[in-house]
Amino acid sequence: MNFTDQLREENNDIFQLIFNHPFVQGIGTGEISKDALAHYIKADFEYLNAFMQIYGIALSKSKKRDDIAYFFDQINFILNDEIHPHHNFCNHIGVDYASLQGHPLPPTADHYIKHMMYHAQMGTSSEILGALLPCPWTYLEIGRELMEQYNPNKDHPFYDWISFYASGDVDNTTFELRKRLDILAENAAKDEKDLIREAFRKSCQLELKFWEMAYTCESWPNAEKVNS
Ligand SMILES: Cc1ncc(C[n+]2csc(CCO)c2C)c(N)n1
Repeated sequence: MNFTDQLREENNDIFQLIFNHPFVQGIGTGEISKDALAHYIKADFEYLNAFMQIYGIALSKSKKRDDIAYFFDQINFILNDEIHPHHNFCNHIGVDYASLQGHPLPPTADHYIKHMMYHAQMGTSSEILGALLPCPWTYLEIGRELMEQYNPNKDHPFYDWISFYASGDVDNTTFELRKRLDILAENAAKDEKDLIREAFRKSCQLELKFWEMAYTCESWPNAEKVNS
């Protein structure tokens, strides 16, 4: 069994919690509140900005032309393609995409971004990949699970979202990240593998918490809220 297969197996508990989360199931049934969808897009727009910056850090640390091209293509993919699922949510709630951009990050999204930034700045190349991989991998599997469970047709309100993530593009992104991490892991010592394991699991946990953050419209505490 290769290293990323082991990671997937060790984190199956979190993957299952993600598939069963009420926000994710709400995408499948088509019943999810407008507030939760708007909260998700606000946080995810900023999350994707940070994700591109982290790919930029990974690119700057790459020596091989092939790796540079991969990170460059992924930044392009986020800029030009990852907006489609956001448009699907915006159209459904009848809100202009621009009005959901530039908002401060709620605590969980803030934590997730800083977790990835930490590994990008402080860790080895394989640690960065370990922290990034749950992002495409959990979404690819969510897309596939929802396709299988709900078999949506074009009339389903989230048909575009579900088919986007179940698509070959996200499969390819995941496959390429896994391939790179598996190669690096072959020569990694146990201590380094443990750090990758930790970074990967925490990103899976933060993926789960990101759904919960959107579902509960999580926000930072302040005196007004505490006293009300
Ligand atoms: C919280 C959060 N996690 C994952 C994704 C999905 N996603 C983000 S970037 C990317 C491509 C990676 O190269 C994918 C599949 C998301 N939108 N929001």
